[in-house]
Amino acid sequence: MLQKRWARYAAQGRFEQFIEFAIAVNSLAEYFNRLRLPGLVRLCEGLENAALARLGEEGTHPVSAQEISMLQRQVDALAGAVATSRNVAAARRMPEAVAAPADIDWIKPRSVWMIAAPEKRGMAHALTEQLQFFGFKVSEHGWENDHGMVETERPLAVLFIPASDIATASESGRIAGIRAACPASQLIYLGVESEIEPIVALMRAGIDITIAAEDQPAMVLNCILDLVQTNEQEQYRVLVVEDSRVAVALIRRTLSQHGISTHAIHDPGKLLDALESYKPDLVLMDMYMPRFNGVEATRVLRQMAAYNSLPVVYLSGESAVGMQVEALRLGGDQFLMKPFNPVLLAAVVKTRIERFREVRRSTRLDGLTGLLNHTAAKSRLKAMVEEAAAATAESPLTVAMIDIDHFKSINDAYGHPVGDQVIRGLAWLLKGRLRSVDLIGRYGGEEFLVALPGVTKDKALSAIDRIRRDFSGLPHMHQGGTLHATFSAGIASLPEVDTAAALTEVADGALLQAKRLGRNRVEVGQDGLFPIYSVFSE
Ligand SMILES: Nc1nc2c(ncn2[C@@H]2O[C@H](COP(=O)(O)OP(=O)(O)OP(=O)(O)O)[C@@H](O)[C@H]2O)c(=O)[nH]1
Repeated sequence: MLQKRWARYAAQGRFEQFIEFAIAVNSLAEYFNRLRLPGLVRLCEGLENAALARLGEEGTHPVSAQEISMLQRQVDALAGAVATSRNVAAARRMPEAVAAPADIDWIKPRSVWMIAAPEKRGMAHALTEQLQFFGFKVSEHGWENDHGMVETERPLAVLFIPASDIATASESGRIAGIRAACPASQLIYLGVESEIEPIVALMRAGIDITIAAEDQPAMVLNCILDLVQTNEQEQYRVLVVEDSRVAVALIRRTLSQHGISTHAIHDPGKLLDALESYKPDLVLMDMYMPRFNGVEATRVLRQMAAYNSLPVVYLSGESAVGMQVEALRLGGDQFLMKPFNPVLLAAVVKTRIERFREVRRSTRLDGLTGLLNHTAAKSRLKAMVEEAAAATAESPLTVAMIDIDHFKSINDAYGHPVGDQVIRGLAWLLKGRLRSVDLIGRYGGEEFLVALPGVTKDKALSAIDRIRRDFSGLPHMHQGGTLHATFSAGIASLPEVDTAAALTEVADGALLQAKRLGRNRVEVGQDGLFPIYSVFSE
């Protein structure tokens, strides 16, 4: 798709074709971002910046022959990087090197290269053991050049473990060589000081993530497990408040080209109803409308708790700077002039929404594990129960409450940081073993809530029991070696238990029963049977 759009522009040189090309580069960058392929994102962004710098306006196209050949080189470099990074099996199905995002069937490798200094071999082995436990194929290498490596399949991630905190010139050269050979892999550097200069130098060499000495090795596992989860996102939603039907049509067309969903209202009096029913991530607000203007409507939103941080972008022909400043002071986030530049409009909308979602996300996630926190997990479970109830065919849903055994003694014997690592280990094991549609939340200190839509009680029992067995074999590192922990779990299912509150209560009762029966086991609860056990205590 991208190559086709570029070829069309290179042959005919029309401004709209250049915009289409810039949009295709941007959506490819987003696609790689969702797949967490940072090297490819960087190449796309380089090409996108080069394209935007030459966007200009209608009269400046076609751009010069020199600029065309410069862009052509970047398009070719991107196509080459995509071709070398793609899984071989997928490549056979895909004749075109840079295809439309929807056509790319990307199969992520699960291999990791570990490049460790000889004095850090001990740490490298311990990390290898943990990564292998989570199903990764790890190959250990030294810092010296190893030409055989690039012949093998490109890895998901490369871990660099240097002898000291500061990278030498030859180490930087080695990093740059691997960056060039593996554009889609995540390059992680362990053991850097938390100072900006060495981190900038490593990033220039091609490192994506640096991990401070005191954070490893727990963070390494976290980074790599996050990589295999694709970042599936809900479509962005924009509410357009605009009385001109022509302007609405133009805005909707531009945003839909970027995969953004829109809903338009022509009367600002309907704003609150539209916000309630459509739940947008951003409002595009016209300044002048009948009855009251956009600034007044925004002021109303800003004094309502539910909408006080919702991004509002004004779109108006108002060119007086004083008026624009006043509009921003009264609650707007940004001001765009009409007629709008479609590339700028889409970029503003997307970046505002990304930040808004990031902030919203951070209030819903637990800091230690990255899982949903108690409140978010409860509300997600409620929504899942409602979805299951609304489904036409009867749809099962099983809930599990999981609690680490004798956790207090782990803390007492090895200290809180090791206890934290055990909690994270279980979180990652759950993330690695369950599906992306499943709910995994940290319900309390060492207690987790899991909900498996479409899964019957029996199937859930065997899945959770398998995770229980795996968890008991997971080594957790501490100063003097490794320790093993276990968990107990209780499960309850729809339709026997029919509300979110009852599901957690019954699963909790079954969990208590599992603890009473000796721990390191999974028990099934039934409505009306297990709450009785909640009166027992050890
Ligand atoms: N390290 C660490 N400890 C925590 C965290 N949250 C809670 N805890 C500790 O977890 C322990 C939970 O202990 P208890 O509820 O008594 O139960 P237990 O020792 O796990 O025993 P059983 O559940 O009966 O098997 C308490 O000592 C809490 O201080 C956390 O985020 N990190």
